[in-house]
Amino acid sequence: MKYPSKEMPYRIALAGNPNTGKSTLFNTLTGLRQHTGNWPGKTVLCAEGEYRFQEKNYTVVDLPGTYSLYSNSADEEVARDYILFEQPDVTIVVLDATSLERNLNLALQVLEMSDRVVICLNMIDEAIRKGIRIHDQKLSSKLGVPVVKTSARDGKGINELKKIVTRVAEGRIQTRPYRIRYSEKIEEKIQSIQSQIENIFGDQLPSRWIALRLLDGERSMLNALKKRIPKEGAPDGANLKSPYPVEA
Ligand SMILES: Nc1nc2c(ncn2[C@@H]2O[C@H](COP(=O)(O)OP(=O)(O)OP(=O)(O)O)[C@@H](O)[C@H]2O)c(=O)[nH]1
Ligand SMILES: [Mg+2]
Repeated sequence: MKYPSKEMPYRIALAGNPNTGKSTLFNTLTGLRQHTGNWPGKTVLCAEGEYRFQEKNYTVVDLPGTYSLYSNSADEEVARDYILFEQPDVTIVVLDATSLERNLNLALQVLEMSDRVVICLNMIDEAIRKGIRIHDQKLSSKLGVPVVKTSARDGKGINELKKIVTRVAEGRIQTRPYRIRYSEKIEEKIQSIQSQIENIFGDQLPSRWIALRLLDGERSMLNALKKRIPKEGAPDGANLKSPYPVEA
């Protein structure tokens, strides 16, 4: 698609558990034909497409479906690295409205990683059919980000989703993402690692999320960071260490 104006498009990422309708939503938004089907793990690479809405351009990235962003697999690392290092203007977390409890786990992780998040309660048609009622406003105020109900397969709620995404991208909706608070002892550790990360990377990266991953001994997180240490102004960079020994 050629952009009629010279302005940069907003970058939107679609994250979520496998089989929640991310690629269906991607196709609905962009008019492309990403592979969809009723089994998990179809999307393995990030597909990219575009749409235009209210005079603005958007690039959409369809991330692989994952249950977490803890880099247990290549898929999780792809999704994690995109949200963490590419820093999309908005991350849409696509949830299966019929299995919220399981799906919210990933949503909480994305909320730790970014301020600009929109929750998309997809498959709302299925939820209604099963008699599941979701108080979207209550969920929104608990999570601190907008919640939109959609049925991507038949295009319901898509316009509303686009409107909300626009407002978050433009900073017209101020979010207050829910962040889990840990015990005093752990919070102190988080603080101390956070300040080391900020010394090296400034405010470029979500230091709290990274501190939590390092506290968990996540070697892949450490390696991903080491690769991105800025050459100048980071004398301590090479000494970036996990606070605990990590298994090889
Ligand atoms: N009932 C209903 N089915 C949907 C909806 N959105 C998607 N689906 C169906 O759900 C199945 C999974 O959709 P996909 O778009 O492939 O899901 P995905 O999240 O991209 O899956 P992975 O790439 O494997 O992570 C397909 O059979 C879709 O037709 C919806 O809103 N309602
Ligand atoms: Mg997919």
